[in-house]
Amino acid sequence: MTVAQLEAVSIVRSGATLLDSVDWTIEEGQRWVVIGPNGAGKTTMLQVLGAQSHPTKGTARILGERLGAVDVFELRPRIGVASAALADRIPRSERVADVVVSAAYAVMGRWRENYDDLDHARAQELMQQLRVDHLADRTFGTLSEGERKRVQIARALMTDPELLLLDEPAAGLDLTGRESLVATLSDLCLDEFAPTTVLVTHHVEEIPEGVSHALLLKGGRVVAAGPIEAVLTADLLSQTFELPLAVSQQNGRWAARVIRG
Ligand SMILES: Nc1ncnc2c1ncn2[C@@H]1O[C@H](COP(=O)(O)OP(=O)(O)OP(=O)(O)O)[C@@H](O)[C@H]1O
Repeated sequence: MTVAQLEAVSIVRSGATLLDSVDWTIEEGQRWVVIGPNGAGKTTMLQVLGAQSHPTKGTARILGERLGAVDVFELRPRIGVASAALADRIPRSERVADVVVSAAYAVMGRWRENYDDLDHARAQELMQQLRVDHLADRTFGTLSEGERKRVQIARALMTDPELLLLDEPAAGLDLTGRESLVATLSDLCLDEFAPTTVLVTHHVEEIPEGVSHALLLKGGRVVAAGPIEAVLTADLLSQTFELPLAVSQQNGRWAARVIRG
């Protein structure tokens, strides 16, 4: 099944072209990373995939539905999103277990809602998978940045989404936090039952093992898209970041450094 298909998608805001004629097909089970410098349009791209933004031009089909012709309020619950913008909306006083379970009803804050045992069991399972079950009774505001990222991902998975979108999951983490989160994301990417995933990052070092495909974005345009080995080449990455880069891969992890002439 095709999970997302973008055809000649452009997004224009206040006269600025944020995405410029983007073609992209995401098939079920694929794990994509979107890489590009600041301002390349990565977050804008995730907003299209998350049915939060409509193309100004072109067509976007997400989970079989064409944006502009579908009720986005029915489509959005089928998509799990973890991003800094969403994290900002989580009340700091909310219990971690409630942050996760409340996603079952697509609400922020669990007041008014009744949750059944199945939801609580699912939330518990996800907190274990993301290794935050020991924090279940803490409030969100007391967590470290790395712990918050994990809780957000557990929350994003709570509705059993068909598509999981992660916007810079490792941003702001120290080396220990980054490596530990990347290891958890690797487990997720290598799990055949995990949803189709798209992860955005600036850094090739943050790509988890198990990511199968890459899309390079620069100035709103796709530089290259396809199987990761074919796309994360020194030549294409250098073009994307406008730097002479050397790229290496070891044990499923990637690294890039500038070549000094
Ligand atoms: N409403 C808007 N009007 C005009 N320009 C905008 C608007 N929203 C975003 N932009 C610009 O569009 C470009 C793409 O933004 P976007 O946030 O998608 O990039 P990004 O690749 O996610 O960047 P970063 O890595 O810095 O988060 C940026 O140059 C941004 O300033």
